[in-house]
Amino acid sequence: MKVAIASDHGGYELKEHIKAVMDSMGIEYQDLGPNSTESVDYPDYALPVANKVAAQEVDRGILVCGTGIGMSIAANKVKGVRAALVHDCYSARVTRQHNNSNVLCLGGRTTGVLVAEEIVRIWLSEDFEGGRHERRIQKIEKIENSRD
Ligand SMILES: O=C(CO)[C@H](O)[C@H](O)[C@H](O)COP(=O)(O)O
Repeated sequence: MKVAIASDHGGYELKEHIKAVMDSMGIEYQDLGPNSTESVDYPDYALPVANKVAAQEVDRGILVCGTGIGMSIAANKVKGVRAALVHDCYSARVTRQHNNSNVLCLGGRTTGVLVAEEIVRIWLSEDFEGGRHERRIQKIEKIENSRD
């Protein structure tokens, strides 16, 4: 599995922890920045990750800002992206099983490091269940396609 990861300044430190988790899991990733805690604008980092996921250049994306909210709003503007803002392990599991989410958004100022690390491990390991959930995702895609 290939992952693209990025943050803003509010998510930078958690991004570094998440990279260590992916190293320990043997997961290949591209860090699309930033490289410091200098203030930046989250849409500038959400878009490259979302585009790579939508273009299937990577399998998944992970985005971290202060709350994860700005990143999730921005990433979900890109067709084909299903970005999930997650704060707990149950949601991490279900958003893979039910939503087939392809981008995980986390808050560096709202979610503790240990919980975030567990969320990432679960989210990267769980599979989509298909079945009735496939029908619902097709309905989301229909909404996207109606706006071309
Ligand atoms: O988009 C956000 C809010 O939903 C993120 O938390 C940002 O990281 C935050 O807005 C950045 O705020 P700052 O005051 O510029 O550090």
